[in-house]
Amino acid sequence: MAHVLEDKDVDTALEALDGWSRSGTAISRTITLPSFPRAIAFVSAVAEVAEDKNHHPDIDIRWRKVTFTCSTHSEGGITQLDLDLARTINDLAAEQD
Ligand SMILES: C[C@H](O)[C@H](O)[C@H]1CNC2=NC(N)=NC(=O)C2=N1
Repeated sequence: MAHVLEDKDVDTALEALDGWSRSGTAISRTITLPSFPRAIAFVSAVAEVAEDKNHHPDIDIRWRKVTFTCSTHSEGGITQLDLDLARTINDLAAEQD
C-alpha cells in the first residue's frame, strides 16, 4: 500500500511536475482549456486514466478552468500514487493543442 511521502520528497517531485503545487495535504494544478466543451472532454480523458489507475483526483470545473487536486484519501496525504497521477495529467495536458 502507498505510504505518505516526506515533505522533502514531495518538494523534489514537484520541481519536475509543471504547474503543480502543494495544497495542504494534497497537490493541485489548474489547467485552462480553450472552451467549456474542451474542458469537459479533458476531464473525461482524465477520468479514464484515473479509473484505470483506481486513483482519482478531486476536480473543480469553472468554465474553461479545471483544477485537479490529488491526495491519497485512504492514507490522508500525498503518496507516489498522487505524483504518478499528476504526471499522467500533465502528459494528457501536453496533448491539448
Ligand atoms: C476501493 C477503491 O480502491 C478505493 O476507494 C480507492 C479509489 N480511488 C482513490 N483515489 C484517491 N485519490 N484516494 C484513494 O484513497 C482512493 N481509493
